[in-house]
Amino acid sequence: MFITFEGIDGCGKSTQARLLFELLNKGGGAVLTREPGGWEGGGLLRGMVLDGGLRHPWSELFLFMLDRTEHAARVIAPALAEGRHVICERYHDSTLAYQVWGRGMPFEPLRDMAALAALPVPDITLFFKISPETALARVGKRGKPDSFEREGLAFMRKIDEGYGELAKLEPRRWAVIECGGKDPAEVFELVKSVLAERGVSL
Ligand SMILES: Nc1ncnc2c1ncn2[C@@H]1O[C@H](COP(=O)(O)OP(=O)(O)OP(=O)(O)O)[C@@H](O)[C@H]1O
Ligand SMILES: Cc1cn([C@H]2C[C@H](O)[C@@H](COP(=O)(O)O)O2)c(=O)[nH]c1=O
Repeated sequence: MFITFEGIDGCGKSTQARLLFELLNKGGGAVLTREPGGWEGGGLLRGMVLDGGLRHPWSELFLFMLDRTEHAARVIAPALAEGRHVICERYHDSTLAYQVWGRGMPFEPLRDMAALAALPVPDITLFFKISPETALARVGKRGKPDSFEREGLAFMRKIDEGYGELAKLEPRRWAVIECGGKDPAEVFELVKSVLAERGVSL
């Protein structure tokens, strides 16, 4: 299964992805990866985009698409071909939430890029929903914020709205995980319940 984890900065995706990986990787049956940067050479792209050095929204988009096509070719597709689960923190839906709702770029062309590039399609997308206020408070407790985290609350509210709309467009693929007021273990119980309902043997 190709399972993607989505949500605003600080929603808890990485925490949950690590828990699921530990559960599914018995016998090496899973791969844990992320975007941007989840492939050899991807670290350079990650640094470029998160340092805030790009000046044009299309530059940012092309960088994320370059990262994704290489990540898909080198990591995602081979793992799926071997019959392994792929757990991926952020994927094409992050481009739609952040570059469309966040940056105001056009939805249809950016949506269609995934099919044009013949990117693997996720089987399940988990949206970790939490208030932007709570998420940014968590981000604030960590180190230096990246260029997106520095955009602030109004930007994150737009991203959150975008995820909500994306989830409505494809309810069979998406599952909204309500994280408010729950500790990581409680959120993970929701994750396991959703995956079991969708036929993932845990
Ligand atoms: N359910 C939770 N309750 C309270 N704190 C949490 C919870 N889940 C994660 N955290 C904490 O919130 C912070 C962000 O968590 P995490 O890195 O998993 O989020 P993320 O969505 O991957 O963030 P980013 O997109 O910025 O990488 C971390 O300090 C983590 O320990
Ligand atoms: C894949 C992808 C990511 N982004 C943004 C979203 C986040 O703010 C950063 C990645 O940071 P994280 O700590 O790894 O979550 O990049 C984006 O704008 N578009 C994308 O396609």
